Amino acid sequence: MLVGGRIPRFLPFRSSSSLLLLRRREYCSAASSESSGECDEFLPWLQRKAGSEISSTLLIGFSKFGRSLFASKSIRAGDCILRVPFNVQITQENLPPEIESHLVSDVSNISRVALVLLAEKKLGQVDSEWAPYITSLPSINEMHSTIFWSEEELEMLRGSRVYQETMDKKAFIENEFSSIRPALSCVPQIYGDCKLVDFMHAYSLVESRAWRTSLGASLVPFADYLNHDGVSEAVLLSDDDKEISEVIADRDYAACEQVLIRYGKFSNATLLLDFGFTLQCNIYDQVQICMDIPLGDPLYKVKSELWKKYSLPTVNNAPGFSSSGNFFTLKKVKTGSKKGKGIPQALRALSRLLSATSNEELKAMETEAAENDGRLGRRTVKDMSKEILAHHILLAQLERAVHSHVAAITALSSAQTYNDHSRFTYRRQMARDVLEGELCVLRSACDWIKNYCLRLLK
Ligand SMILES: C[S@@+](CC[C@H](N)C(=O)[O-])C[C@H]1O[C@@H](n2cnc3c(N)ncnc32)[C@H](O)[C@@H]1O
Repeated sequence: MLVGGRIPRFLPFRSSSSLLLLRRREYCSAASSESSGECDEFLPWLQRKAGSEISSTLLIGFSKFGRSLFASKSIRAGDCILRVPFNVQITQENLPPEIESHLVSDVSNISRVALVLLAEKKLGQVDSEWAPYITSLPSINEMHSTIFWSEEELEMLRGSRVYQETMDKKAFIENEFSSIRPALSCVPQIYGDCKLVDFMHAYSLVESRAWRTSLGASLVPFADYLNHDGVSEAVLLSDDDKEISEVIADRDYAACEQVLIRYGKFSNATLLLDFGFTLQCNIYDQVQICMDIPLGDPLYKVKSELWKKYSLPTVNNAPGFSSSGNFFTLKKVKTGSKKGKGIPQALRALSRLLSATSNEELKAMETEAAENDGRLGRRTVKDMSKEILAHHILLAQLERAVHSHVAAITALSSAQTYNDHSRFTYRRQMARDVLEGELCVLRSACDWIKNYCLRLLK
């Protein structure tokens, strides 16, 4: 069995925080008052198409997360709550054959599935065999990934790396569209006048709802109405032998309760960029900081060479994403933790390198690396004052990031709305969630370093 994953950037897979858990009565009213009409038709339609039962315990309704799945009766932990056969999943294999031969080979899997959605959308209600599914998908106005934010809205996130990641992703999608455009123009009968904005919409739909299966990115109708809870243990599983994707309940659910699964262990920055939402308390929050050897350092050249030679790449970039400089990902450091888990060892190593003031020191670091595991600056410096200096350099860098996050959060209150006020307020709250989550991580790292230095002095 393959554990499925959502497709986004860091390959998908959320929280029993108060934000997510509506009280039971709210679920019931949401489920019963709105699960009528189009929603009631959807599951029978999909079951007919699949030729098998998909779920006997879930029904479609609406919650504040949009379309949602609710328990139609009580569910026990370990019950299989849905089973969607591969034959009703949308993958690149559903791409119209007419376009396949015109596509350049390096078009991404997500783009290919986006092209399937665009072709089906163009076929419309009458001719598309997927019409009930396609028409249920959110419109571009209902999507909140930062790739759809205005410049003014994005400005709220300038203090976070998600700002640059948004720019990178927009550039990547634009580039994909440029590669695809010639192929689209060969089959105008299928795609009509498809614009970049249509492609971005389709791309983001796939990215926010497809799962990784052995068939590549797969849209799994019905299962993709499940919303995310970062602490849920339930994920979508795929069984290649039986050719089905299924979800096993990780806990008991009372009738009418919303059923949630975990998309992945995602930070708010990732949730916002790839899915268009955030959590108020996200245990997977992290922050990326950039630390470089200052150009004005008299030992700049030697330090740069040593760093290049003895360090490993610090951040893995997904295809289509680029970064320069040394980026490090920090996670929340537990108060009282001895080892400072959450602060990358490589970041502490770079700080030790930065604290060196002579060629002799650098030579000694290089010898130590060669005599041990080949990595530079991984050990506590024997000279305590040097070890403290190295950590003070790091602390200063983190405190700068703390100050810029505090300033960015303060500025949110005075941020101006230029158009749709409710959408702006929603997005501002999400920007706040990202920045506050990152601030919390940064503060935990600062506290740990201060305590570490105090311990050294004892
Ligand atoms: C796979 S779909 C789930 C079904 C979706 N609610 C719908 O209306 O189609 C993922 C989308 O649901 C929404 N979503 C899922 N979990 C959420 C959560 N915990 N909080 C807010 N929105 C959530 C986001 O819009 C996300 O992009």
